Amino acid sequence: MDTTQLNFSLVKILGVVTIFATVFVIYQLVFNVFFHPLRKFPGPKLWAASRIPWCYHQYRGRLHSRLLQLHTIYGGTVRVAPNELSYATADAWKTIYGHRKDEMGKDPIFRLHTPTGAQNILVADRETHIRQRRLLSYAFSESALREQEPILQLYTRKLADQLSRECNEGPLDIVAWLTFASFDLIGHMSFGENFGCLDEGDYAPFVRSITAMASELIFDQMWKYWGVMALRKYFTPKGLVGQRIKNVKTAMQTVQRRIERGSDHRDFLHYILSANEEKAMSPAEINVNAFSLCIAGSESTATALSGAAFYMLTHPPVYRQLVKEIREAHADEKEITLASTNRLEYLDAVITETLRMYPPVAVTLPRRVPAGGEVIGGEFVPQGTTVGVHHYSASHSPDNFHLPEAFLPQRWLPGTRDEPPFASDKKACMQPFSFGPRSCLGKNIARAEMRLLFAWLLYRFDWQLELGHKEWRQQKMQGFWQKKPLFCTLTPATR
Ligand code: HEM
Repeated sequence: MDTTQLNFSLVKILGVVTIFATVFVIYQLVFNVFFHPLRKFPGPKLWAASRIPWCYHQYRGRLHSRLLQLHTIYGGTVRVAPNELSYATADAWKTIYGHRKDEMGKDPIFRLHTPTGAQNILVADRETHIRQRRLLSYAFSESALREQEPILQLYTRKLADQLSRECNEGPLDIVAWLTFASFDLIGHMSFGENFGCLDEGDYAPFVRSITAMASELIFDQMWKYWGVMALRKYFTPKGLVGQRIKNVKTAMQTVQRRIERGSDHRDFLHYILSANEEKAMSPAEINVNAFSLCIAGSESTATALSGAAFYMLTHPPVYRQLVKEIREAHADEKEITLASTNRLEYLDAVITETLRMYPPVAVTLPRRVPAGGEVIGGEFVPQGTTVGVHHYSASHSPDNFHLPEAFLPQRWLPGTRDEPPFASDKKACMQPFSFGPRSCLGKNIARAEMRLLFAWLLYRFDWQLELGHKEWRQQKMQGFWQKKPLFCTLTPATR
């Protein structure tokens, strides 16, 4: 065979392969739209045909707003990919995430694998999860929270003292400082060591890498959808690859130091290590769980705090009302405690409305429908389908909330929440801490931390937003919100 014949045969083979591939792709697209078991569900045909539109918006960091648009057009249930249904209703929260005999397991595509192979609470199978959650719940009980107050107070005061020094230098980036405080606090609680952010007034490398890590996971998820994980290293932005593994290793060394050193503080490890032999976690489980507690509790709280600062500063009547409530309730900083801030109804309403407007976990936490299928929202969904409530859409849908884009803390106040126009709000649609047996364990500690921090900072300082920050909320969402700096001027409070 001469070269011309060889080339000709290769072209023929390539041609045939291309034709087969094209026919296969067209078959798949047509099947997905017209013959797939999910064909009856509402949604745009392009999204039903292929996962490309979903991936495109995810890549751009705009999936949250696009899904909200789709829910506004199509209603509480939308088919957002060939095999995925997105929900924005209270009923879906209960059916998908609530207590059930046969748990709707986390979608394996979203499940993270720990470098050591040990399971952490966020990804554990049902049996391991029940055991780990029972053990960890001691660390998150009401009595543990009271015992942890000295650590919460320590970091709150440290932040306030640092800001007292920094505020003389001019406007400061409040997002950065709130992030330093929540990472240092949770680092101390999880590993027995803080990250030194408050002392240095700067992001520690671990902290800086958290948003990069979240993006890495989002990219991994997309590669997994296409079954081409091997390609990830060529396309995932440089700097993201391997960040998570590096962080887990650092965390493991820190946990080891804490265990060897011991501690008088009631941090999370204190409760984990005090479990008796039978219930105890293995050393590998302790390591991966300390890391996941730190991840679960740091960026989420930093985001909620930053959001609350933004909404408070862009809504002067809310700011004035908050300041009034906090300063009238305390005659001195020393009086600010978990118990005293627990009584501040308006502060609590501001925090809840922030979590609605700006949920730190704004994504869908996807689950798989178990064998036999399930009825969700009155419609049968076949087994194997990926389903989930899209947090952002559920909290922003005009079907669920009156004036959903307006920041209105009074929709949560005891005196007004059950009166028109808020009586018709479908409040159960908003679950920023998720719902059911795998919902957030740190919910109470997160809210307590937020109340304490804002009470201290609004008691000690008068706040003013710098010009040009009204657009701060125009952020991308890739796993976490990509927060920009938010500059404001703090001055010692005038009373
Ligand atoms: C405003 C702050 C927070 C928000 C919005 C938040 C939200 C969430 C959400 C949505 C989940 C469910 C994740 C999933 O299903 O994959 C979760 C789980 C979890 N969160 Fe939080 N969280 C916050 C703060 C905290 C804090 C401070 C801690 C304490 C360290 C914490 C510890 C956990 C743990 C341990 C889980 C796993 C629970 C389980 O699987 O049983 N969270 N959180």
